[in-house]
Amino acid sequence: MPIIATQGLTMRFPGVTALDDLTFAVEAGVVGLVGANGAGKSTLIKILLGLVPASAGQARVLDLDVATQGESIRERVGYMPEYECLPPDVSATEFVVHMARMTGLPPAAARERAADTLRHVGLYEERYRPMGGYSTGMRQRVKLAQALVHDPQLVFLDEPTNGLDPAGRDEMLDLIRRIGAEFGISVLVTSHLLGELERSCDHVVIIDGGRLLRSQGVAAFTAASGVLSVEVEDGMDPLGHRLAAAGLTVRPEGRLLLVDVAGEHTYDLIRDAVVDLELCLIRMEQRRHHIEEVFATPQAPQAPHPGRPGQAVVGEGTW
Ligand SMILES: Nc1ncnc2c1ncn2[C@@H]1O[C@H](COP(=O)(O)OP(=O)(O)OP(=O)(O)O)[C@@H](O)[C@H]1O
Repeated sequence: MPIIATQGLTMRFPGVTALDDLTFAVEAGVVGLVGANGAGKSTLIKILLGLVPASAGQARVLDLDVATQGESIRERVGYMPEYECLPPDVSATEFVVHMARMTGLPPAAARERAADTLRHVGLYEERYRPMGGYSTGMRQRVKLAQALVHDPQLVFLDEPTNGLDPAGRDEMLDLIRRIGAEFGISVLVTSHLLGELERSCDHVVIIDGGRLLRSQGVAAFTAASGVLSVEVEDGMDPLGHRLAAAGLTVRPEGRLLLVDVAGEHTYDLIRDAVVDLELCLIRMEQRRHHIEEVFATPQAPQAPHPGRPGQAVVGEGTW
């Protein structure tokens, strides 16, 4: 059963169509919803929570109808909003306990759940301090904790990495992965950065101007590219010449040699050349595509591409 399914979902505001005939279905797991600012992500989340009615079309969340069963959906789904909503003079514990009480938990259970959840998001030590003194990363974690405190089946996380520095982003993405893998809670996480969802999501839904661009498993985006990257300690040039002489297509990229895989024998040719030239092999690995390439090459996303978009392929020449 899909956790989320929409059919022809459309949302019109005066002068703007925020969602345009959107149809997709996703299974349980960690799902990324990606689109530029204004693509319609927050509008979709509000409709899926049953908070605002769509102009046309249908949607089901956990097999419940958003138009008529919004309350049941909100009992089972946690929501981390995009914008700051935390009272500065209240501690994380007080706030998360309060949110747990609002979901109907009795006081003792609410305190216990709040403590557990704050520990899971990494905020145990600081939980009694007023939130006004928290960093952006800590405030994002409190917002995440309040979304998880009633033990939902599914959480909607709206731009959880917004405002975080690179280390904070990495920590938040790891936490999102753990929510899915360790706690068994499905996740719909939005971002305007396609690349950052690659490592934390099982599936991504890409929207643009309220229309569906793609809905696909991440593994399909990041399929092997048919290119091997080879690194040796010294002797990149002789190895390149040797492999080219053996009929392989080889090009340099920084300290790496990129070799097109022409069949199983490609691996043998590289191994034998490394041994014959008495080189020290540091690594030899299959290159994978990155999901950003969907936007870099929208018409031909499957085409092999040796480098990441925006990352120059050094030395286009071959031997
Ligand atoms: N209540 C509203 N009234 C009028 N227009 C709205 C309303 N809510 C959203 N919009 C418009 O709908 C479009 C989609 O907005 P939405 O907030 O869903 O995008 P988003 O992908 O979440 O972007 P962001 O991350 O910047 O919030 C935008 O053009 C926005 O201006």
